[in-house]
Amino acid sequence: MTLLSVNNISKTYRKTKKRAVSDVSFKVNAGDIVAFLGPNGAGKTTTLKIILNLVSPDKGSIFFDGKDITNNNLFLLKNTGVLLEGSKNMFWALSPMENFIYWGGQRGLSKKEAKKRGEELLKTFGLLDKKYTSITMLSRGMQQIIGICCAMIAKPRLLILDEPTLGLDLNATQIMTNSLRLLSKSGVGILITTHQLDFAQEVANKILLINHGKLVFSDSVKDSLERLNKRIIFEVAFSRTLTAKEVEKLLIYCEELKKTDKIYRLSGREKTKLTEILKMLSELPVIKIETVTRGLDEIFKYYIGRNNDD
Ligand SMILES: Nc1ncnc2c1ncn2[C@@H]1O[C@H](COP(=O)(O)OP(=O)(O)OP(=O)(O)O)[C@@H](O)[C@H]1O
Repeated sequence: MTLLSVNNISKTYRKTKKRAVSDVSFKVNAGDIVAFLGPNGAGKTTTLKIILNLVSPDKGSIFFDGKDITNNNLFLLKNTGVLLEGSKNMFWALSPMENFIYWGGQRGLSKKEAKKRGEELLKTFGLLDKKYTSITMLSRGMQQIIGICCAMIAKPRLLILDEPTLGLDLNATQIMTNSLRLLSKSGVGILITTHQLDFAQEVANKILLINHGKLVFSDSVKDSLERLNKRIIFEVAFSRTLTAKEVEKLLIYCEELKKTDKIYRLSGREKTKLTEILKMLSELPVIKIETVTRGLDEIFKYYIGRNNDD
């Protein structure tokens, strides 16, 4: 069931005349975790702001549950949990519990309901002992998690998280991954922007890749990884530089993807059997061989042309 439908949205900021988003369309279904990826300035935040009616699109529409909500943030506020720009959606001098009571109240929860839900969330994230500690006294990662708890307080059907793992250590990121999975299993649709490709690959079932305001890639994570890893890829280290004849032999069975002196990254040619490759390698001075599994970073590099975070 489609929860959120973004239809052909475009936005040019008047001040800078910069086309931030250009004809972007995608859907978030109930239970989806969609990772929205792209380099700095690609148009992710602008897209989220258009969805949340904080910025008006020049063109296009936003549908929630089949209803046009392009100019209706009340409907969205009721059904959506949002965390924009890290952990700034809280009263910092107050404790997590006081924040939950306030933000739950804004979403129609009684004090009792907000406390109960808040406790459940703190337990999930392993932060129950911090329920009465002022937010300012918590670590950056903890503050980030409390921000997400505030966004989740009224059990929203759609959760929009801008960089949810910013400032989180490995353990907190893993807790976040597990919690988002649990939420998606209960039917919540989740849209996340992130620069952390390994987190995206681990948590999401769909990815969207945006560059210069345009959606350049959109697919299920499983299908794209299966396609990427269809052919066997491996890295072989040789004890010496290969002769031209040996390289020629190698390239009968394998395609060269990368080479650094005595190390070759190779992929088996189509229809070549693994046994043929192994036989050929057994006649060469191999000292190390490793299979390579390709991840979302390869898709990112292919479509964006450089690594993220630069
Ligand atoms: N309020 C604004 N006024 C003018 N230009 C803006 C405004 N907000 C964003 N932009 C420009 O629009 C483009 C898209 O920015 P946006 O913040 O949507 O990208 P982003 O993908 O979220 O980037 P980041 O990963 O750095 O957060 C950028 O060129 C940015 O400079």
